[in-house]
Amino acid sequence: MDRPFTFINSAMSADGKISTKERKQVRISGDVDFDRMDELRATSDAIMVGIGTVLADDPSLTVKSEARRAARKNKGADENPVRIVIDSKGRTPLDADIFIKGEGKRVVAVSGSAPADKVEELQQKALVIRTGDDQVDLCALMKELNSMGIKRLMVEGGATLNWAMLSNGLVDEVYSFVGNLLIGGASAPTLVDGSGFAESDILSLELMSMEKMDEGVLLKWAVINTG
Ligand SMILES: NC(=O)c1ccc[n+]([C@@H]2O[C@H](COP(=O)([O-])OP(=O)(O)OC[C@H]3O[C@@H](n4cnc5c(N)ncnc54)[C@H](O)[C@@H]3O)[C@@H](O)[C@H]2O)c1
Ligand SMILES: Nc1nc(=O)c(N)c(NC[C@H](O)[C@H](O)[C@H](O)COP(=O)(O)O)[nH]1
Repeated sequence: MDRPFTFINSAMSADGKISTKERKQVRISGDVDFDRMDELRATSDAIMVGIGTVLADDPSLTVKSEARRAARKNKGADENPVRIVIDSKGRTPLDADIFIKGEGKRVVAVSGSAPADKVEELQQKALVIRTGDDQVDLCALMKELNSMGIKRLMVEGGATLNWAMLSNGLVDEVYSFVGNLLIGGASAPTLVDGSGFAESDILSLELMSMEKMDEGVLLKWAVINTG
């Protein structure tokens, strides 16, 4: 396989929403699930999010546990995994938390449609990888990440990036915490948005495990027939 082993980790409401219709973040996970997510971050080579998530949530994507950061350091790695933003048009704010908080490498993946002056500014903060004309070419990007030594990649959403990764056959497993709340709203982001699969292309999953966690349930799925 010339791409990293890749999993999506997400938290959704009982009706499948990952935030409100205003794209406002909701606390879906309990403490146990957040700690599990931290462990996943600490054991990944890189974490990837879409620009929509950066603009909506301004996440830092750092490992929160000091002990886990120290364990990474002991193994000769940076305290935090490589933080990657999928940002076709180079819209990542230069003061985003992803740049300000925590040590470690950052990658901003842009396309040919990103303005040259913004790309230059982003290059002061991150390694900028350019693929695709109008949108990031995720398949080409994954090959490049693999050749950089990224073998285990965590995708933390949002809805559009999840769709783009899944529909390009780039995801091996999906971990979904289902919380005890209903968010509603036809336009609220779900675990997988985008344009949706044609009936003949719908992805099949194999249930790997289910576990009661906090006030919800953690479902782990393997994606069948990834590329
Ligand atoms: N509950 C959770 O686990 C969780 C996790 C992450 C985000 N979220 C929520 O998700 C929402 C953001 O999701 P979203 O769908 O708006 O944005 P997103 O984070 O999925 O980013 C999507 C953007 O990525 C860009 N992009 C670049 N190249 C692309 C490509 N090849 N294919 C597709 N997109 C490409 C596009 O500009 C697109 O608009 C926020 O409300 C956030 O709070 C929830
Ligand atoms: N696992 C999870 N459970 C939730 O209940 C929730 N709202 C998110 N939302 C994901 C979102 O992208 C967050 O913004 C980052 O998880 C924040 O990451 P930081 O703390 O800034 O490192 N994720």
